[in-house]
Amino acid sequence: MSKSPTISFIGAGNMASAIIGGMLDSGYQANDIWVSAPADDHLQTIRKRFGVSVTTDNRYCAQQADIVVLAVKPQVMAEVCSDIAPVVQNTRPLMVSIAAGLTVETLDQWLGGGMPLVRVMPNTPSLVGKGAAGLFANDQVKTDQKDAVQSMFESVGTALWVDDENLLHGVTALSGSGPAYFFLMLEALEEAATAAGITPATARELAIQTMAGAAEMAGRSDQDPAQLKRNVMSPGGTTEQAVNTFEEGGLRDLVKKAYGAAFERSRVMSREMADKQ
Ligand SMILES: NC(=O)C1=CN([C@@H]2O[C@H](COP(=O)(O)OP(=O)(O)OC[C@H]3O[C@@H](n4cnc5c(N)ncnc54)[C@H](O)[C@@H]3O)[C@@H](O)[C@H]2O)C=CC1
Ligand SMILES: O=C(O)[C@@H]1CCC=N1
Repeated sequence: MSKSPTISFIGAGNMASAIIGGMLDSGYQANDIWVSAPADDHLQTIRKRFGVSVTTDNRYCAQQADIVVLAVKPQVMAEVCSDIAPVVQNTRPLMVSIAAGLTVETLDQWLGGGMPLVRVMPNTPSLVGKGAAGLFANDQVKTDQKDAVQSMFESVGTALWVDDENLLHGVTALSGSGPAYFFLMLEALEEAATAAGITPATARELAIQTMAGAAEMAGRSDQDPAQLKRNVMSPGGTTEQAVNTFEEGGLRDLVKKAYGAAFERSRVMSREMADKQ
């Protein structure tokens, strides 16, 4: 793919918006991007916000593309794929799915077989260029296509390949769902600080800056998170009290349990969807 590829998104929701917003910020051109969805407010919102081309016709959208990104909910994916199958079997773009729990084998069957397919598990911070995505390619994908999809997801954050598709369950439970875990932590910290008399606005600003600062520091430091944590814990001080409270309350087990629940849901979705047709 020497010229900049035309990229069509089928689906105009949270994740498509996050990826498109990040891509445009990093230099992709709006006139290389098409988006389709049913005639609803999502489509018009995305057109006004990003200046991309939109259509309610999935087949027409797919037909424009070198890369088709399937960005609909897993539950409607079978219908969407069988609708665009005759078009993509003819034009043979690279197909990219961002859906949780849908294997390349299932998607390929729905698309009529023999398609080059990349499965990506991205996350919503792509919108601010801080996404984290895991990628897996099937055997039909050529090196230049792999490079094109890697560039696309690197333009919105970190993009790492896995060589076993099953590992994407673990990526989904880590970075796909992960932003929600940290938003939950922000909510809880804000609630606690507000109850202690700090204004909600101040509590939010301090909590967000603390989370962003800790993440940045963990990324740059050669010390591991356990040591960085110890560096904050003065003996006999305040942090020790809080950290001990988290440990005694079983935070680690709870995190394992929550991670496991997301992981298992991804596996169940794969099995259910494989049985669908
Ligand atoms: N939200 C997230 O944090 C993440 C979502 N994903 C995956 O991304 C996919 C999309 O998720 P969201 O953007 O959150 O969902 P969403 O509900 O925000 O967006 C879905 C979009 O699909 C459109 N749509 C519905 N039926 C359609 C059809 N027949 N043809 C074309 N478009 C249709 C809707 O109008 C909407 O614009 C899912 O498969 C999900 O597993 C993956 C990683 C993270
Ligand atoms: O909750 C979900 O199923 C999707 C996949 C990862 C994040 N959101």
